[in-house]
Amino acid sequence: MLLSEIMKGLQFNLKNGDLDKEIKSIAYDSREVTQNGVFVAIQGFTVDGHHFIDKAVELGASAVIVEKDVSIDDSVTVIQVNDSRNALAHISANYYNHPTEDMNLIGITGTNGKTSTTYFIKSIYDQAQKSIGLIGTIGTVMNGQIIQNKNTTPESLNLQQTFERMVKHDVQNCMMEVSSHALCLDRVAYSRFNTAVFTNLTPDHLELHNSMEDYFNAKAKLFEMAQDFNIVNADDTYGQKLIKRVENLNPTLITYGIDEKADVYATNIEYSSEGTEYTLHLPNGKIRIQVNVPGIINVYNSLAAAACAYVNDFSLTDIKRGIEALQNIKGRFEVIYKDRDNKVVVDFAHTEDALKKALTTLRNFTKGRIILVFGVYAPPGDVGREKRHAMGKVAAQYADYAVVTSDNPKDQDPNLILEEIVEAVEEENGTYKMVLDRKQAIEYALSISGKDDVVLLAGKGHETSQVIGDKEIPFNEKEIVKEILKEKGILI
Ligand SMILES: CC(=O)N[C@H]1[C@@H](OP(=O)(O)OP(=O)(O)OC[C@H]2O[C@@H](n3ccc(=O)[nH]c3=O)[C@H](O)[C@@H]2O)O[C@H](CO)[C@@H](O)[C@@H]1O[C@H](C)C(=O)N[C@@H](C)C(=O)N[C@H](CCC(=O)O)C(=O)O
Repeated sequence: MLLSEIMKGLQFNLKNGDLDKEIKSIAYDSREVTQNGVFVAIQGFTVDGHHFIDKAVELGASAVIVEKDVSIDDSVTVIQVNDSRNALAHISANYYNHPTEDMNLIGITGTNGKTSTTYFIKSIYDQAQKSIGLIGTIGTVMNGQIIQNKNTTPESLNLQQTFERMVKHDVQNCMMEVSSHALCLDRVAYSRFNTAVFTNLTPDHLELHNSMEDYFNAKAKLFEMAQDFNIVNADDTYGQKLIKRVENLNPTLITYGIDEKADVYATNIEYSSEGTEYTLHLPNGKIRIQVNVPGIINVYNSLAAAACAYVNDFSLTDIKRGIEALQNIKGRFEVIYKDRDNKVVVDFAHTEDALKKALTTLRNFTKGRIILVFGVYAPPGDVGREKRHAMGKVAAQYADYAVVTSDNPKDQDPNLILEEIVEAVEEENGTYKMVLDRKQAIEYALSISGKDDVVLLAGKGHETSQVIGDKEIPFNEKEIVKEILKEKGILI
């Protein structure tokens, strides 16, 4: 494609060279530049992409997009823009021919429930034998294959490339998780969303967003981008705020919640340890359904999915069939081992709110003790103390025993993280043990677990590695539990 076509519609300043050259690829990482490619230099959180321009030119970049003044070889076209990340999204959409215009794109945002909701929606499409692609925390799922992504919402270049592949393979529908990082960093800019879904908002990622207000504003952007429908949880405080903000926009607003005040709602809810039964009300009728993943959070997630399916013309019976077909979601309240005496549950809960919800759900169905194994991951920058305290308090208040351990300490001092969590556990008179090594922590929890007790491994969910210092080590909780139970002779 000609550079001039790639740049179409973008405001820029041509500092050197011309646009009349054939471009073979785009890269925002110098290490991925190929001959006759464009390199987009991004000022990142850790390094400045402008420092890698010489490397990119060495590898064959014939054009660079920059924010700053640079001096390089005259043969290279230099294009200056105000915002490189936005420019990357713009040229990626041009390069891949605006694939989202040829598909039905559903974006889902919120602090908790994004992944589970996408899986409920996928199950409704699958059961009705309609093709759907999925992009999210667990990876990109298309035609039965899973490809892992570095981020929940990939960078714009990777995203547009994925959309293009979906269109080429006749996947007409795509459901994706949209993180607040993605909205702030323009990863989804120039993508055309048909439907936007909001689950809930509780404190998280405050290292990037300075306040809850900032965090909310980032999420709200998605609802200004959607073309057809905005679907919002009316029972959430920030959902109510969002409803006020979007009710007069063009897309049709559909609300969901428990009891009659929303457009899509649940009544006569019956909870059990295996799941939940409720009557689903849609604007065109009602039906009794069984949700096979337990907890009130999954009543909300399935309601969001039902609302989404309703606006996409699925019948009540299709929706029921799809929701009921979903038996478990990887790393989301997943019972990874169960016998008469032992039960081990893995949940991705890594925020105060999600941990509280996981523990209260378990409490309703646990005769014995809840033994919680958890840590707190290190966000970029040293701003995790508040979160460590909040999570420590929840552990002390809602679990019977806490094994405080490492999550992803990254470059922070793992001992300090544990000490700060424990301060809060002690303030609430919780009983606990500190075990720095996560595998040993799981071993310990299993060793003290008795009849009717449940061990909850919180925080890592579907993840298969742990980041300690600058090393990413394999860490699959399902496999680790199996290994320990085998050593104890419980499993063969
Ligand atoms: C904090 C954050 O969001 N960081 C994202 C950001 O990285 P960055 O700005 O720090 O990049 P950097 O390392 O400073 O590098 C700057 C630029 O130099 C380039 N570079 C770097 C080295 C080199 O040799 N050559 C080179 O060209 C890099 O490719 C980059 O373009 O831009 C990168 C490219 O898009 C992202 O992969 C990266 O996500 C990191 C991995 C991350 O952990 N992000 C998390 C916080 C995140 O985004 N999470 C949300 C999910 C949250 C949730 O749902 O709970 C997500 O959507 O995943």
